[in-house]
Amino acid sequence: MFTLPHLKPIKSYKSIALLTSGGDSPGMNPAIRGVVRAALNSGIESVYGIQRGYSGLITADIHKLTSRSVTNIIQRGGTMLKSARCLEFKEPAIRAQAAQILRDKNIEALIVIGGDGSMAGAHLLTEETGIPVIGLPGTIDNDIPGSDDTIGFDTAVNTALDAIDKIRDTALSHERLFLVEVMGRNSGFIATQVGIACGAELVIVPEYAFDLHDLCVTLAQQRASGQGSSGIIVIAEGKDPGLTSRIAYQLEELGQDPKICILGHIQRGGSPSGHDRMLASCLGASAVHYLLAGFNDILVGVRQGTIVDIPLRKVISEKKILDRNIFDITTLLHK
Ligand SMILES: Nc1ncnc2c1ncn2[C@@H]1O[C@H](COP(=O)(O)OP(=O)(O)OP(=O)(O)O)[C@@H](O)[C@H]1O
Ligand SMILES: O=P(O)(O)OC[C@H]1O[C@](O)(CO)[C@@H](O)[C@@H]1O
Ligand SMILES: [Mg+2]
Repeated sequence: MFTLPHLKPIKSYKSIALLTSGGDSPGMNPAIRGVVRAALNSGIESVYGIQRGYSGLITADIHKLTSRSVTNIIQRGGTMLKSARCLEFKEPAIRAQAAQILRDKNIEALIVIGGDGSMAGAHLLTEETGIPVIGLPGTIDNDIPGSDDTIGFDTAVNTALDAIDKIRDTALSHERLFLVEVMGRNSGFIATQVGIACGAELVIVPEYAFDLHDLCVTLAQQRASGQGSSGIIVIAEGKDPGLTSRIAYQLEELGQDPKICILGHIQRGGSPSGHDRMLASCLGASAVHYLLAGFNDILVGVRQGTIVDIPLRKVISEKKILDRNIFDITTLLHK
């Protein structure tokens, strides 16, 4: 359960829009539902859905949503508004064009549901054009500074765990070592949580450096001495697309026969967990409450169970730290 702030409405908006941007995440749909229903039930006359993130904004692919439009989506993965990575939005002239499209349609404010990159776009849009913007953390990566949690993280972790529990069965039967790659190009939150929760022998994340050769020698020695009949190594994909294959290759050189399993986009799909539906619904409704309370240029996130506002400038200028003590639990518990 979350604690919601008491916010006094001091502003009135006739018309707002929302979009989902970056990698989709399970829970974006309940967040859309939360925003649309909270807005329409709080006196905002019109809510528009923008298709395909910032791509649909700059091509004016914008359609009115009603309370009925968001019926029966709370349990669905993906995003009914579709999502995209729109590189043109990094250009100030394109953002100015986007703002003009919103003004032409009398849309007075924008709610952006997405990851850290999407928040950078949202911040620049409001800073440069004055269009009020509220951000919601919608990413499986859980890498938004200032927010303990993001919409989709819990579901993605559980999806990976479901897969790894199955891999563990066959790993045990055949006394094999598996290298399981999970998502997280820049951050190891998924890998760390999944690694701890599946009882992984080792977790590799972009935040903490390791020596590839030493690591493989230790693993091979452990297995040669009979320690661990099966093994699960959880690896965050990181920036280097070949990392998992390189670890496998080194292990093969040392006489091991590791199997690779890349979970990939499976982690982005599926029905949102109860936790993510609750988080998304509360954040969606709260985004509207913050807007009506006169806030702008903020991300509405969650800290220690309380819904909070974080300036977008802070969100985009900091990096969320993966706590070393939590990461070290992975090695502490596997023996
Ligand atoms: N610096 C920036 N300036 C303007 N717009 C940006 C910037 N960075 C990202 N965006 C916009 O946000 C979109 C999504 O960003 P990005 O691809 O980083 O994903 P994200 O929102 O971080 O989500 P995830 O990491 O979960 O996939 C980009 O395609 C672009 O449209
Ligand atoms: O294949 P895509 O859509 O670029 O997504 C990959 C990236 O998106 C994320 O899954 C987050 O949505 C990252 O972990 C990953 O690096
Ligand atoms: Mg991101």
